[in-house]
Amino acid sequence: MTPTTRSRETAARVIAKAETLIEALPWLERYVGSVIVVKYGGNAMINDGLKRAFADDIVFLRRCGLKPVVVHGGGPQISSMLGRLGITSEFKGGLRVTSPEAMDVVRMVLVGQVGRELVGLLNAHGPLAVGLSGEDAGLFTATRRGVTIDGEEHDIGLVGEVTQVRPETVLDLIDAGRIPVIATVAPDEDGNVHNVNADTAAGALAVALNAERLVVLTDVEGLYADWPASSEVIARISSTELKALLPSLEAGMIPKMEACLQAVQGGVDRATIIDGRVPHSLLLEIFTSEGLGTMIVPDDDTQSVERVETPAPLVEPVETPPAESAGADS
Ligand SMILES: Nc1ncnc2c1ncn2[C@@H]1O[C@H](COP(=O)(O)OP(=O)(O)O)[C@@H](O)[C@H]1O
Ligand SMILES: CC(=O)N[C@@H](CCC(=O)OP(=O)(O)O)C(=O)O
Repeated sequence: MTPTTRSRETAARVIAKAETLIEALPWLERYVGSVIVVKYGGNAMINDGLKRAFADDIVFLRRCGLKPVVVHGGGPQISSMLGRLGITSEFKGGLRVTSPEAMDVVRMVLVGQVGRELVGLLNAHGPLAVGLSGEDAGLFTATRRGVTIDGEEHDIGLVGEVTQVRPETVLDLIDAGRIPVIATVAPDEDGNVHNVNADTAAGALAVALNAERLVVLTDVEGLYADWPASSEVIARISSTELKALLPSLEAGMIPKMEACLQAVQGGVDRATIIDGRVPHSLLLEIFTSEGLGTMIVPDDDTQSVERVETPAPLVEPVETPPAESAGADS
């Protein structure tokens, strides 16, 4: 057998990885055993590589002893299927106007297509993920809602808000070591199935599960201070500051921010919007000190991010090898 060699540069690169790994320690200690609700928006499901990276991150969290719960969207996928069927999509206040005909498509795409695909990607790692919808074991009860635009109330069809959560099934799955993957269609009290925005459902579920974190993956870097004029991202905002900002928000950001507000006001420590187009953005958000995106914190936030200290560097910087020996190391 021919011996293989390793250059000092290669060794230095490998050793530097220890810094990244050890940076995760305080976060692991903080979140081990915690429920983390992760909302995966349809706009962030851009390609197979990104979807696989998302599934890897979720399994990584689970294998580290955290308890991730996935709530998925699928807005673009629903619009695409509606288009193929010749049904036009209309949104009001960031919510899809949902006719009974469109509702069948919403249910089919969310439960039968997007949910199934995510379950499959997660289960490539082992028998971990179980898909369910708001209809299963009474998980969500919805109440029909409209939207108010410029002071005027609009009917948007079979669209619901979550008015009751029965989290027992999700908790059972978590206790069994599984990863629940939830599609957000939900019956009202009479059993009529409604279309619930996935952000709205994720916020309600995070509160009901007493989750530590709500993390929302979307297709922008975070909440832009002055969208669409500028791409300056708000890094951190309190619930009162966000409340004041809500009337100025547009499109899909409205239900997203309402959900984050609901979560934080309902006892979730922090809600974060992150860029799902960045591979492994979820891992960066949970396990590193810097974080990306926009973090919504309670007004009386006492858990400053900075409070969790990164341990001292594990390794001393490696000296640059003398030129003549570079590449000849073994
Ligand atoms: N202030 C804002 N900051 C960032 N994005 C905004 C803002 N206001 C509206 N948006 C829009 O909200 C979209 C995200 O919501 P949405 O399309 O529903 O995504 P998802 O499928 O991830 O739920 C962004 O792509 C952007 O077009
Ligand atoms: C009422 C309402 O708007 N429901 C959404 C449900 C899917 C969703 O929320 O998907 P994203 O997270 O990808 O936007 C819809 O029909 O598009």
